Amino acid sequence: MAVVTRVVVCGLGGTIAMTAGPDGRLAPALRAGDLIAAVPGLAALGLELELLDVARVPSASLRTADVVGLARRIGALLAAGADGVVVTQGTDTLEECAYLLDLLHERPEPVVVTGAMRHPLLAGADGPANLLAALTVAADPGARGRGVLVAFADEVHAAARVRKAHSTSLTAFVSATGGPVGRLVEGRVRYLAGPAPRVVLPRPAGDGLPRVPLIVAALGADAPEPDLAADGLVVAAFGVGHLPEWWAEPLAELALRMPVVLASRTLAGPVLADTYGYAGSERDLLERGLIPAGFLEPVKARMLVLAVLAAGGGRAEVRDALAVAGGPGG
Ligand SMILES: NC(=O)C[C@H](N)C(=O)O
Repeated sequence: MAVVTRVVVCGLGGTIAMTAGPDGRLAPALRAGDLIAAVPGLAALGLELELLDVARVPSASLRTADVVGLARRIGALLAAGADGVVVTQGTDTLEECAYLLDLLHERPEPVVVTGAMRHPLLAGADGPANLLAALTVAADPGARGRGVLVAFADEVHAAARVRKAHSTSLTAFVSATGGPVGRLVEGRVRYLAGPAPRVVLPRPAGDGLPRVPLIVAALGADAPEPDLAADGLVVAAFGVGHLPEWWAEPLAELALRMPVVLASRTLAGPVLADTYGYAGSERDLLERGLIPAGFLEPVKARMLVLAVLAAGGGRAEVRDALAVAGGPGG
């Protein structure tokens, strides 16, 4: 008897789901069923599909609580027997959503996130091809145990590394560290790298999530005001982890109260610990208690801090998690 692969498609909205309303304005109103109906060649995959309309919003308006809620639903769907899940969403915050889902995904079944750069009314809309690619990956036994993946423009990326690197290109998604982990070639998935070490955390039970602001260093900028209501902080610093010298003391004071993570605003390469010693250098900041993000990009470090704190962890657990997630292969 042929084995049927059951894949659930969860629609969140985004450009892939855009359609024109009565006033002619585009809004992400298409349902998961509409997206599936637009995919040529789907029948050849022989999948049993379940369709879930989770939200129909631009991804800029998704909240972390929405993503945590989706992670809970995905856990339940997989526990109930689904073989894989595809999430369709807007691309603007796709890298953060995919990584938060990855941090909260403890099972081996594939979860694959995709979207589109050209909406369905344009010539050469990429949504159907991206969705077909995502379904192909979700049904592929080789995708098991790799955590959450992103399928886009016939490339497969690890959620921990992928980033939207262009505002309009069809190939907007890149993995600066390590490159894509796979490619779709003539409808099959070819993997270029094995599964990397991942951090997996318990799914938060309630809706009240920790507050973790992200601040980006800029030439001559004032030191950040201490935000006493925050639970943690991520700083996107210059280069390998440098900040204006007048930021060092205020951040050191904050680091006594909450995890303060030092990431790089270059979005590629690591935060290093050992080069220079001047006030505001990475070495100085780490000696003052900031925690290095390694290769993990600022927006993803923020998701990690949020998930660690939501799981009841503190500075030590953030440090331990970043030692794994911030590694070159992590
Ligand atoms: N390409 C996109 O999906 C952008 C879109 N506006 C979003 O929801 O993120």
